[in-house]
Amino acid sequence: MDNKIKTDETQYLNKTLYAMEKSLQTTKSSIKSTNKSIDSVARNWGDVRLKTDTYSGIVETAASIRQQQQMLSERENSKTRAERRFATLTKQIDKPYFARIDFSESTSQDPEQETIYIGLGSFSDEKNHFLVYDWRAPVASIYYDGGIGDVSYLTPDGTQQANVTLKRQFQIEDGVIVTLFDTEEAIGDAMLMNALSGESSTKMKSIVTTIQKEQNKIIRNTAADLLFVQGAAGSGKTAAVLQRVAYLLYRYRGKLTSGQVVLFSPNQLFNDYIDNVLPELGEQNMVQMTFYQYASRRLPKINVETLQERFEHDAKDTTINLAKGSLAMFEAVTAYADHLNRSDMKIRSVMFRGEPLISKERISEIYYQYNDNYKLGQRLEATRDTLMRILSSQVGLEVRKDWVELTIENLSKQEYDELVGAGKVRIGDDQETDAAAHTRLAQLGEGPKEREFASEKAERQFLSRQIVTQSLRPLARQIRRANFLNINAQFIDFLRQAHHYLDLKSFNIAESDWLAHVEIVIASLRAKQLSLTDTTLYLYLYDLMTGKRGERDIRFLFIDEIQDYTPFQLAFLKFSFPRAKFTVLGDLNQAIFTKDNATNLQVDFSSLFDSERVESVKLTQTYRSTQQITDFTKYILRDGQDIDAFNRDGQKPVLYTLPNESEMLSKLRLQIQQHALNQDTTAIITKTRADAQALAVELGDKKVTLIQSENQRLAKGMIIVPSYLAKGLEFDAVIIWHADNSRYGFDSERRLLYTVASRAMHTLTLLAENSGSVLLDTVPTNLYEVNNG
Ligand SMILES: Nc1ncnc2c1ncn2[C@@H]1O[C@H](COP(=O)(O)OP(=O)(O)OP(=O)(O)O)[C@@H](O)[C@H]1O
Repeated sequence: MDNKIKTDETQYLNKTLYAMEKSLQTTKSSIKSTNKSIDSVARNWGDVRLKTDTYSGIVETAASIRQQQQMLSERENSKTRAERRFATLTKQIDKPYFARIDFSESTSQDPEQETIYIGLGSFSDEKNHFLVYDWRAPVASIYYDGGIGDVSYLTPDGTQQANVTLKRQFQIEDGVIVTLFDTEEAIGDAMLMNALSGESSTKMKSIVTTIQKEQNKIIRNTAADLLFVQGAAGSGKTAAVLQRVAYLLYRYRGKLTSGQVVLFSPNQLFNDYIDNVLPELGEQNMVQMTFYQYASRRLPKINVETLQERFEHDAKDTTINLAKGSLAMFEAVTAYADHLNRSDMKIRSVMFRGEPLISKERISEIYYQYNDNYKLGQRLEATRDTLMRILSSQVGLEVRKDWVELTIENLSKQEYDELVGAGKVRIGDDQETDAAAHTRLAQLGEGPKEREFASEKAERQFLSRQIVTQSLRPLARQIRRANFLNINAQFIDFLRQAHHYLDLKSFNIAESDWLAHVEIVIASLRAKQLSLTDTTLYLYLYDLMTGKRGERDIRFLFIDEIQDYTPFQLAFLKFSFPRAKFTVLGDLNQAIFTKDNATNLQVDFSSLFDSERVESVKLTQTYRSTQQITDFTKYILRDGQDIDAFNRDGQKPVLYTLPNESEMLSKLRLQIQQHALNQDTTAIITKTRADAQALAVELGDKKVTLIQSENQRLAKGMIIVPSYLAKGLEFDAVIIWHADNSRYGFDSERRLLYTVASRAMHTLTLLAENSGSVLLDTVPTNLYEVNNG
């Protein structure tokens, strides 16, 4: 590189660093001074005089307390802002930027050359000159999108043209330029190679400096209501989508918070794995959960099928599962719920002291007294109101009953005190209620207060009303929560009626088989167990019955590993987040739960959106694995031809065929030693949890962590993990345990084997008993080594 260029760039860097350092100092002192003024406001609390003798005194006291509170919260806010700025600047100052582009806006007559530097966040000096632009600024798109020459980029005002004359990339470490080079491509291969040959860790990293053109499309798309990202294993779907979250938070800053963005991830381990990316980009994490968590937290009394159960048991009843997970079933539930507007809503009596206080017949009458225009939600609302009125009118009737008299006779002193409201003024840590409490305290003084009654009759009247109101309170809560709707009975009724709403024949299911299956589901519901498929159906029916309108505050919803969802689940999510734009990522080749049924998913899900607002991006280039590993894994698939390996060199995968498990174990030990020497993160992937547990015992190596539940943390170093928990993760080295017919012997396990093998970045080893899996027959033999000793 030309010395002059290096000198000029060093100068620019130093100028930027100087300005940043200055700004850092200013921010530091502004944090200090806000801290001081917060202290002084806090001290002034002591000067607030409590004037409580007169009404105007109380008002004055309250006003002055409020003023103090306001001052305090303003200062706290500016302190938080300054602290955030300080944190960002501290991070920026190590690597202020990673790229530069020179361009002109080619439409103008006499184009003026502009130079911008691109970094993790923008930075401007005291005169408001931008020394660094945020990578998410519209103009920065040029850097990711094309090479030298004419390019266009999207701004909020429309498409803008530009002519790029220079693209320069930097590697800056601790404020010094380590390398810099000019490139004509979108992102130079050298930089990408550098990023990819690094070692994996238990945390995913951001790809901000090397985002590829196709990924940039995903990141900056704001038009689509449904953005479909289909891509091979390791093609950077997850990486791109996390950048997209950061982009959206920037693009809609002030209007969108991270709490309005939800990511559905395949399992909890994965949440742990991607946890650092957004904070690394200077943003807060979005809400992350698994579908299991989303569904099961709504049904605390039911054991919803776990990931492991789903993986290991769901294979049975596949035709029935297919029907239950279909869009046709979603529509069947919708139609069934609609008919509840006219009849058949299952209702329970509101019970009081073991007797129906409001009978189910009476509630049903109320429920269906409203005219046909009422929807289920409105019907419920109106019924609730009427029931609440009935409940309050019940107080007058109940007070005269014997049980009330008896309760009064048996009241202890403490119960009596509680009923008449004697007690102390309580001061907690809520400033606003405390202010009121202080005022009360000044008026009442400390200590318990006895309530005076004019007569014994008045006392009895008071007590009996209190007792009745208190006893009816749980009923009011039940009514508010719509407990009088019998969801379990309704769910069972739906299952028994489903064949009237769904064409079972189109799924090749005989009515008798369906009804037999329904009885199994009912028995398991009684035992408080539900599969994830049934849980979703149950929740959807419940939401329709209660007129739930979904979480309207959520604006962006991301679903990773969409191939493991049923169309029903996706439709349910669409229903549950009606105002969200969806970005869904998937690789049909990694459908390990839904298998062949995943194939129609894209069509099914798209049908729920306006077709004009559905976009799809396909990523075929893979980044995770070496060329040798990608070439090997893609042939495990029947149609993996259009997966392009990134040209990164490594060893061919090795298949060890060994005569028995004890030989396999010895080989495994050797492999472990080797990877430990290289300090590789290594996963020994078994098919099932039972295999993982057994292997951990046989191996008896304390340095190898057994991951058997998604709630564990991802351990550093070496792990044993069952296949379904390794989804979405990556490791320097992967060892597949029992890569033979005993575990991967059927065509239906092809995708599973592909998913597992594609977790490897640098080294892939397969250990097989006797001979390798029949599924490897599709892989050309020159793509891997076979070793039998
Ligand atoms: N543009 C890029 N620059 C640098 N690294 C990248 C880029 N895109 C992807 N990667 C890296 O490639 C690896 C695979 O990416 P990622 O996990 O996002 O793929 P994926 O498509 O979600 O894979 P899978 O479907 O197997 O879970 C990660 O280590 C990621 O950091």
